[in-house]
Parts: sequence; C-alpha cells; structure tokens
Amino acid sequence: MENQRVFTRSQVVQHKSKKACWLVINGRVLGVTKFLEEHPGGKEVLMELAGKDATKEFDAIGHSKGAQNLVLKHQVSVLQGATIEEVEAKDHVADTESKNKEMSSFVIKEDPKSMSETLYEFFVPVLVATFYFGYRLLTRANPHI
Ligand code: HEM
Repeated sequence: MENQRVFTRSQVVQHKSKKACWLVINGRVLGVTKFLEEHPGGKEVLMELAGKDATKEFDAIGHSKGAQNLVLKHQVSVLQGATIEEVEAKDHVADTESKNKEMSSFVIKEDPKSMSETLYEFFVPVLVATFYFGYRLLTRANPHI
C-alpha cells in the first residue's frame, strides 16, 4: 500500500468515456478502458457505471475469485477517503486464490501419474485372469494339450 496514488471522486468522474474509462470497486480506482472489450459481461454494463462506484453492482453479480483478482490487476490508484479495511479486504481474496491455484496445479500434476498407476493396477490382473481362463478353456476343449 506504500506509494499508492490517490484520486478524488471528481477526478474519477472525468473518466467515463470509451477512451478513458475508470470505475471504483472497494475503494480501488480501476482503469478498464482496454478491458471494456474483454469483459465477459459486456462493455455496456461497465460504461453505464463509468466514473462511478460500481462496488454494489460488481458484488451483486457474484463475480468469481478470478474476476476479483482481475480487479486488482486493473487498479490504477486508491480513491481518496477509502478506508484501508475497504481496500485491503480484497487482498485476502487474492492470497487465498493464489494458494488455491498452487493447490490445484499440484493436484493436476499428480493426476496423470495416479491415472496410469490405476490403469496398470487394473489391467495386469485382468490380463493374468484372461490368460488363465483362456488356457483353462483351451485345455478343457482339447484335453490332449
Ligand atoms: C474491473 C471490474 C470487473 C471485472 C474485472 C469483471 C470481470 C468479470 C469476469 C471475469 C466475468 C466472467 C464471470 C466470472 O468470472 O465471474 C464477468 C461477468 C460479468 N460481469 Fe463483470 N467484471 C467487472 C465489473 C463488472 C461490473 C461493474 C458489472 C456491473 C453490473 C459487471 C457485470 C458482469 C455481468 C453481468 C457478467 C456476466 C455474468 C454471467 O454471464 O453470468 N462486471 N465479469
């Protein structure tokens, strides 16, 4: 939070065009000009809230943790008067998310290994049983073998 730029509401309000679009979410001032075209929910919803505080609308959608992390990536400054609690509450989300990512990548790395082990453990007994019963069948059909 050190060396954080601070913008006033009146500075934010001036950025409500497609060429310069800012939003405020949880006390963070976000520059979303380039993100307008990328937003999965469309640029219209963002443009409607351009230059304004969009916290309520953002939360009401139930955006994913990934979306909440994207918010952090688009932050250009902090809104003047925003409380530290307000701004830092969402840092926790980012921490938890990155831990979750580490966990899931760990699981993904482990997966192919355990999969081949499972296949191996399944196919070897099946193969042995097939040979055994095949042999039994052949010797029964032809007792001279
Ligand atoms: C910088 C701010 C924002 C970011 C980074 C962002 C990001 C995203 C992302 C990643 C999604 C895909 C679904 C998900 O992962 O949750 C999404 C969906 C959506 N967003 Fe945002 N969003 C932002 C702001 C807003 C705001 C202010 C609104 C206003 C209402 C909004 C409305 C929506 C809607 C309607 C959807 C579609 C939900 C659906 O189809 O189920 N977003 N957004």
